[in-house]
Amino acid sequence: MGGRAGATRELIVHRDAPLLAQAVAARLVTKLVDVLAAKDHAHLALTGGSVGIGSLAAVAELPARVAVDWKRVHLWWSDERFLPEGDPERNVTQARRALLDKLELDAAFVHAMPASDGPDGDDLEAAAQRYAADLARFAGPDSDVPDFDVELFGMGPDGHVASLFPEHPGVYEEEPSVIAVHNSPKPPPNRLSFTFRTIQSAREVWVVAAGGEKAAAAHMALSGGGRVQVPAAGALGHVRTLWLLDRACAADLPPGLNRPASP
Ligand SMILES: O=C1O[C@H](COP(=O)(O)O)[C@@H](O)[C@H](O)[C@H]1O
Repeated sequence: MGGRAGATRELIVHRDAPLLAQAVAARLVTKLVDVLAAKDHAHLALTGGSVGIGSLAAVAELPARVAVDWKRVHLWWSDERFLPEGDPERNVTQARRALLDKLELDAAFVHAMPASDGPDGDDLEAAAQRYAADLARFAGPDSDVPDFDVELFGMGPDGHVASLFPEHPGVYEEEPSVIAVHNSPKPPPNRLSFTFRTIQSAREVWVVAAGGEKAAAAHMALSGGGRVQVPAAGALGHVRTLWLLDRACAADLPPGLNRPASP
């Protein structure tokens, strides 16, 4: 499968959404064990959405999760719904309930995106700059963002990833690492999001999606669609890009791309 220079796009298809979430969870735990065996800290960017949160819930059920030294994992979010702290629609709230509250984490390494009642109030631009500054504090050499080991992305039926929506202004942003998203086509209207530049800085990008309503977007993204029309096409890691789908989401893909992995 094609990708930008240095990246390959691999596809693995699981039977259904619950099995997909379990497979993503197992893969994530193994990846973090490997990363932490090689260096002091891991940087992981989480996503919201059905499979994203479902995968975190599956990690919580996985006995092998205790093999990860979670205190050495930096958790970031690739997008957030700009709502008050604790709002059930916030990606971080859902992540806490699904998994984070059950882990021994270093609170200083849990980098939630600002809330609308946070230090910048409802100033979305200031919140984006605040998060960009937090990313920069942990940046790798020659970068303004951490050296992400993995960034996870759900995908919407319209092909959006993070809060980058088709033809929406965010897909044209290159300079900042994080942007304020106004008038999001999907509620809530105010959001924060990584830009493509920050997405593509990751070593590994994993796109996780399930359901027949996303089959057309998966087909477009994996068959040469452009990232302006189908932002998931721009979800590329510089070492590896992995698409983890269920059968319904992979239903429209050309047979050559489709590699079933689950019985
Ligand atoms: O709003 C969002 O949607 C996407 C996809 O969500 P899904 O429920 O269709 O899987 C998600 O990845 C993103 O983080 C979230 O803010």
